Amino acid sequence: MNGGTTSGGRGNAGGARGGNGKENGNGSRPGSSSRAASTHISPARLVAVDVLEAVRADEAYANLLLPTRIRRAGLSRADAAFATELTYGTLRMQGFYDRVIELAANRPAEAIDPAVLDVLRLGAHQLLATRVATHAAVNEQVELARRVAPKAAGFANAVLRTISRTSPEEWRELVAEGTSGEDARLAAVTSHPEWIVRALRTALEHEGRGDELEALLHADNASPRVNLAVLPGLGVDTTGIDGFEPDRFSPIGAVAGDPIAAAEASGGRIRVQDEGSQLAALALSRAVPVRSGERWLDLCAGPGGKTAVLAAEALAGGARLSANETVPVRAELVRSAIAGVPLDVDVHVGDGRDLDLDVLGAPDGFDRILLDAPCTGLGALRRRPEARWRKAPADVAELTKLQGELFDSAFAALAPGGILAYVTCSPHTAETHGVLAAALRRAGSIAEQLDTRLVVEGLSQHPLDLAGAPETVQLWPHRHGTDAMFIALVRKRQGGASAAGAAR
Ligand SMILES: C[S@@+](CC[C@H](N)C(=O)[O-])C[C@H]1O[C@@H](n2cnc3c(N)ncnc32)[C@H](O)[C@@H]1O
Repeated sequence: MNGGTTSGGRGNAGGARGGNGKENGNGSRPGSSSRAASTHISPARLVAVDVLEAVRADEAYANLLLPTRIRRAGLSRADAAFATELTYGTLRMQGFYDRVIELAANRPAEAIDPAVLDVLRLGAHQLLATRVATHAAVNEQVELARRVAPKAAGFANAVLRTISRTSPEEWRELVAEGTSGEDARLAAVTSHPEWIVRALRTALEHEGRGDELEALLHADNASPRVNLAVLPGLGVDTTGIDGFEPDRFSPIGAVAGDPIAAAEASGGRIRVQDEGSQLAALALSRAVPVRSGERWLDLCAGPGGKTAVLAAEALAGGARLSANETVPVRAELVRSAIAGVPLDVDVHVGDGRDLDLDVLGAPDGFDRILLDAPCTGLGALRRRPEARWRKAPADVAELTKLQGELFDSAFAALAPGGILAYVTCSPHTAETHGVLAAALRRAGSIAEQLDTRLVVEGLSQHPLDLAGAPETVQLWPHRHGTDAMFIALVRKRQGGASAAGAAR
């Protein structure tokens, strides 16, 4: 302990509370005009607390709302980066910060006014995970607290000063002391719900890598780099792009000094896309050589990142591509995503469980189908900072049912010899191996698993450290720097006859 505090007597701020047990605030809320007139609070903090409130109160998505709020506030590039760090960091670490705040305030987080709690979380993040000077973090957050709940300023000041007197390492120890069991400890100190820790442990143990759990949980709390896909076969000239470097694994992936500018200047031929997503799309398009005239379908296409890769690949190989998406606005996003590829792609709006092959223009079935299934997204927690707090175990049951139905529909829509790529951005074993095993049982001997590992390793520029059985590939943030994509290639046998694995 530093600052003269001890675990038994940290000098918590509980005494600073008002008498009713809740810091209720009647003052102006973040986003109100009085706040906008402030000269005492940095614009990045104002944007961050505004987004935190919208995420909490309106179920907003930080990754969608933040860019709008940054633009509206006219933030400089540096302030935009600071606002992003504050917002994402606070949301990811919210579970840990709440435990710290509870210890510092000596009361449960639920007993603190939610708007004040947002301010305290933002302050805890600055004090425990950034280089922001303590006085700046405390003073500006106290000013913010005063605005959301004037009577809470003293309380906020006391809590934040208490937090600042103890180092992050010591707070981790204190938070861990209040837990029982290893998963609960990891959940608390790495800021994950415990059921997600258990699910990730199970997924890693499934491939004999349970000892990587802590590394994975920490990787979930780091910002992913902005990665690019250079759509293949379109003659994109990357020589003038500042800081352009090919990715380690994906043959079409790259990073750049200013990736957003590089994508915006490319006419849709360079796109922001995780390396794992690229490998998933290419695993299907490059599993076996493309025959001219093949029919391809992207069954759950929105917002179209993988459709764009498939479109470029289809163009190069002489294949025809259709896309399907159930949500109309997301189907529109698919149309925008493929605008840079000069290929005529039919984008249908419909339920992937109810396909009409005649309407889709493929009465004899498709030669390749990508089923990038709706999932819990537990493999992309880095990217969607609030997602871990919104998901629940019940979502898994609902999604696995849908995934199984989509799998059956996709498999039925394959032409004999056709290949299905079943992909999720979740490593939850119920959504990956569970759905796959049940679907293979239903399909019977007509379904044949391909050596997906061989295909993905064949695509990669450098050796991939893949574990588990070769029929499936699981990528990981901590091991590969990608989202935790799961990929399984399954072929429909020709007339039920046995065929050697295409990828072998
Ligand atoms: C994981 S996302 C696909 C991401 C996309 N492949 C990409 O790379 O941009 C799953 C998509 O499936 C869509 N979806 C959900 N249920 C569906 C259904 N029954 N039929 C078709 N699409 C569905 C969702 O709206 C969502 O856009």
